[in-house]
Amino acid sequence: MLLDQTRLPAEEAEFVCTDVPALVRAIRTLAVRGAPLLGIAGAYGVALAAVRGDDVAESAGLLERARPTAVNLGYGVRRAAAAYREAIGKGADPERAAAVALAEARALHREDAEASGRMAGYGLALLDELLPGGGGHRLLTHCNTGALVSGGEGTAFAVALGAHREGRLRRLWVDETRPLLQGARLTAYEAARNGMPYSLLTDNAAGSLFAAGEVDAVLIGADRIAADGSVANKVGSYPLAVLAKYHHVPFIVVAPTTTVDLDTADGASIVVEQRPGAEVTEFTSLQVGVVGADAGGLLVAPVGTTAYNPAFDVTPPELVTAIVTEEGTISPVTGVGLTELCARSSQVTIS
Ligand SMILES: CSC[C@H]1O[C@H](OP(=O)(O)O)[C@H](O)[C@@H]1O
Repeated sequence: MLLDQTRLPAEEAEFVCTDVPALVRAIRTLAVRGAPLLGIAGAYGVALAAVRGDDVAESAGLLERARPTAVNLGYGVRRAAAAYREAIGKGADPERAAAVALAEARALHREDAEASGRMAGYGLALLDELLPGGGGHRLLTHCNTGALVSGGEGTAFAVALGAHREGRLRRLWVDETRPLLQGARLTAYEAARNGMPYSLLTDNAAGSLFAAGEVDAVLIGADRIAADGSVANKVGSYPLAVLAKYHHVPFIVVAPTTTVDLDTADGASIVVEQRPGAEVTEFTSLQVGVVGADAGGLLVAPVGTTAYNPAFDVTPPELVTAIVTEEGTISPVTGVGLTELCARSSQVTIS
């Protein structure tokens, strides 16, 4: 059972994926989205294929290719597929091997929930260090990084939620995050559900908030962190990093070690997903959660308008103040700390 995130916040619509092609469609349309959740869903997708008796290797390939940037997807898929192959190799029948793949998916789900709690703790400690003094923090976040993308309470959002619970959140500034409005539709939804003091802003209004001295720190998630500390995240993250640097505001990335990809050397090597221009030039089915089902196809620009629509951008390490993981926090200017953090991780290595 999955929650269709394209229908939020208008409705909490659940759906059942009965085969891998349906799950691939859900991932591609962002009904299921967010790096850690993509890894969890990918692992469950492999188990689904195994239970159905489908070709597990072929299904794993379809899932891995569903979206290219979030490294977690490939990790979750390969981890469950490796567990299945190992069980078969040890003589298990397909039914037993399917159960092993499902157990691996459940383990990843559980580990991500635990990682979310630990990241919140490390993130709050970092805010204490970087933002001394009382009065509460004014935190700006981009896209959506809460429970909707996680086995737990999320990544960057979980830090803001922790600050709120401790009475230390003065304001959560929520970027709407065009074109698919993950901030307006999903982060605002999660902040409201948690009773957090939040305000929505258009992405292009962020600069004036920094200029007014209204932002104490930026908290964002990540989809892939390269070995040099470059961070791929929702498009619009890089401009926030430049603004933060110019205004001497901490720019903090919060992500589990499953988002770190030491096999990708640097930001230039990260594949950035290019999405359909229609998501920019009109309201598509992916935004119905905010514009209503009958608005699909509502034009934002003249018919025939072409659009540039990268789903992510890449922030270089020199613009990142710190990367918070479940294994601790590093300043990636050196890039060295990531290898050490990943070495500490209980993350299963895939043979
Ligand atoms: C902490 S993972 C959430 C991450 O995923 C989002 O991308 P998408 O909505 O396209 O799946 C965005 O990059 C968030 O930072």
